Amino acid sequence: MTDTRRLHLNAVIFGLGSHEAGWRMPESDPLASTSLDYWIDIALRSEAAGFDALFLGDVLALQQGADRHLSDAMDPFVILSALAAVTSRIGLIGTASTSFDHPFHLARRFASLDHISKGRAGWNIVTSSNALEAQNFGLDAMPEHDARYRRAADVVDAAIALWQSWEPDARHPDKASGCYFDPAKVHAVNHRGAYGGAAGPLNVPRPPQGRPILAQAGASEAGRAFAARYADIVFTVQSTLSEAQSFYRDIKSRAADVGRDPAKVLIFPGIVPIAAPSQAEAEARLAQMNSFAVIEHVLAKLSEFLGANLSGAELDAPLPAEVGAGVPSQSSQSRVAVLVGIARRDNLTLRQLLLRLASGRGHLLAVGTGSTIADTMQHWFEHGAADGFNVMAPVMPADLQSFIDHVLPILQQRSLAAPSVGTNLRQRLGLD
Ligand SMILES: Cc1cc2nc3c(=O)[nH]c(=O)nc-3n(C[C@H](O)[C@H](O)[C@H](O)COP(=O)(O)O)c2cc1C
Repeated sequence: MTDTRRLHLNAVIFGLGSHEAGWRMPESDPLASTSLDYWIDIALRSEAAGFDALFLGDVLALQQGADRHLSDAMDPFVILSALAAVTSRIGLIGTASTSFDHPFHLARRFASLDHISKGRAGWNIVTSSNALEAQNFGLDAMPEHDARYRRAADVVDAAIALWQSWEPDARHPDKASGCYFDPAKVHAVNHRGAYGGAAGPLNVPRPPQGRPILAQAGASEAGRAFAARYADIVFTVQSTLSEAQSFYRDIKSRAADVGRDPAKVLIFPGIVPIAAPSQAEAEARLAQMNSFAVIEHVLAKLSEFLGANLSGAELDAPLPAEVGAGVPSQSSQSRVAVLVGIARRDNLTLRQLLLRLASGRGHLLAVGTGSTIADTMQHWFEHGAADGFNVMAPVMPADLQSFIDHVLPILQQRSLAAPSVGTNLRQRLGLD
């Protein structure tokens, strides 16, 4: 059977890129992330290249060791609203946490972004996992892992009800009679969930997409159940084909189990591309980035991720055997499994694992020429591991541009990445 699917691509942006030390590269402007020009430049490059969407991550705290690592982050809504004004086609997906915001605020902001962008908004739904975030909202620690997901379901149910509170044709302003909308087509919501309520209706008319695109990245049991129920696109950290295939199958079958069409739940593994005219040049670029990583800082981050104190561990020996045996239940369960899995599978020393974390946070690291990277993407796409990729350039904008120059033309030649069609993001992703 001919595969008529199109490989979808999002450009993911965390700060100046996904490499921990990217801000120290000779070409980087370490202060760029608070400059609107930086965001506009990336948005215009991505849109011109044909990416489906920009995806902005977000964490609601200055992270541990922030004096050694760029972790400041402006509000994605503000950035995406500004980008809506200078772009016309690319999707605008922003991260917002269900743990610290009211569903009315969330529904209203995403509906507003969807209107001003003419149907290009997406919400990366996160539950947050970092105690520093909890402390910024008056809590001592994050609520328990599965309770966060229960709250997320409640918040998203309320947001969906609020988006639907206006029927699509409710507004028929009649200047002659003075009737602005048909009151029979704007409804109360009366959402009364365990975690909060909203009477409704929303004070923003039905968003152009009906419902902004919902993205999600949890991979624990609770996270997968949530994704199967709500997500249009699922971001995932996968570093091997077989694990990616098993995740893909699992989410698609869970979607079918809850009565959804599995083809309408798109799976996007993250890929960290370092593309160059030759393999040697790509590897040299990775080595250069890694040479800027501050090992003690990355060690502290890994300890935090794994819930294990690694400060005294031997850097040039394998990861201590006991690490990862008992996955800390309150943190990002999937990330722990991925990182420990990479270390054990590739027989990495602790130092090598630290550099893997610094360079790609455990995502698929693709270092090579345009054709070798395109081969990997095509293989994953055609072998049940991916419907698209979250392209996480390690250093912005240089590695995004290298991906555009070296990898994209090959994907296009192979008819894998073609310009998307449709009037809004949902249609362009084939989800309508
Ligand atoms: C590609 C990707 C991007 C993510 N971006 C964010 C983010 O921007 N902010 C955030 O708080 N969490 C982010 N997460 C974390 C997830 O939202 C989720 O909390 C995490 O994967 C743990 O879920 P789990 O415990 O169900 O595995 C991201 C995860 C992945 C895989």
